[in-house]
Amino acid sequence: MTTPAPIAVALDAPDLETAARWAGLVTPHVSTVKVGLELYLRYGPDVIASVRGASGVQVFLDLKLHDIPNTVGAAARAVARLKPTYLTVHAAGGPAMVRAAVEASPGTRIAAVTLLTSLSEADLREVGIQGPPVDAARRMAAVAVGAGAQALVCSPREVAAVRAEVGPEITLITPGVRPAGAETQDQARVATPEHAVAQGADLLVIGRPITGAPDPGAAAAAIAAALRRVRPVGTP
Ligand SMILES: O=c1ccn([C@@H]2O[C@H](COP(=O)(O)O)[C@@H](O)[C@H]2O)c(=O)[nH]1
Repeated sequence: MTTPAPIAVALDAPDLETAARWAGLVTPHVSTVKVGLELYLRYGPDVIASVRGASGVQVFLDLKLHDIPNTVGAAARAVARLKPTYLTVHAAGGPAMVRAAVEASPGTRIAAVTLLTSLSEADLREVGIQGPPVDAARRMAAVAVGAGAQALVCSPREVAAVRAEVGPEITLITPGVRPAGAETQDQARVATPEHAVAQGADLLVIGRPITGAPDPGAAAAAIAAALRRVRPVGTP
């Protein structure tokens, strides 16, 4: 039995049965499953127990909270009883908002999303974020960590720079991961799983390349094996 790989499989499924089936297939190979807006808004808190099952897999609740501090703090308190390992907020909500989430979630690591991986440099310019995405990602990271965030979500292309900004104690989580040759779909700032780990990512979020495969369990196992070749289990 090998140690589960540092992968959070995004269970972006249209129904609970599919999500629970995917979770069952991938949990022998990965450390974490991720519940996002699609499942949570359709099924509510019960979805967490359904995907957690009896396996003890970590659950990452990706709600990307973004509102005034009072509202985000209350929302974070409302889901604290579900005991997710991670809960996401948008760093762009500012330091008081991130701090409100942290203070409301003693048993959960607040992960601040720096810049969505679906945004290209041109998209970012259009919404007023000038310059290379890595500069904005570093700024967002510094603000969120200064406000108490224990984890950050960033592109694998920016993970080394974000690490240099925030140091070794912060968990860096990278969506926008695509095996070599896979379609990027709606992701823009992407890299391979091997690149993400080599650049210092602690946890890779991977959805469709696994859940869209004919055998999600085998797809997860193959990516996990590729990661072990880059960073054998137990190495820092
Ligand atoms: O910047 C971000 C933040 C979160 N996500 C989420 O990760 C998964 C990625 O799924 P794929 O199928 O591997 O594209 C998805 O649930 C997003 O909501 C992100 O992609 N980028």
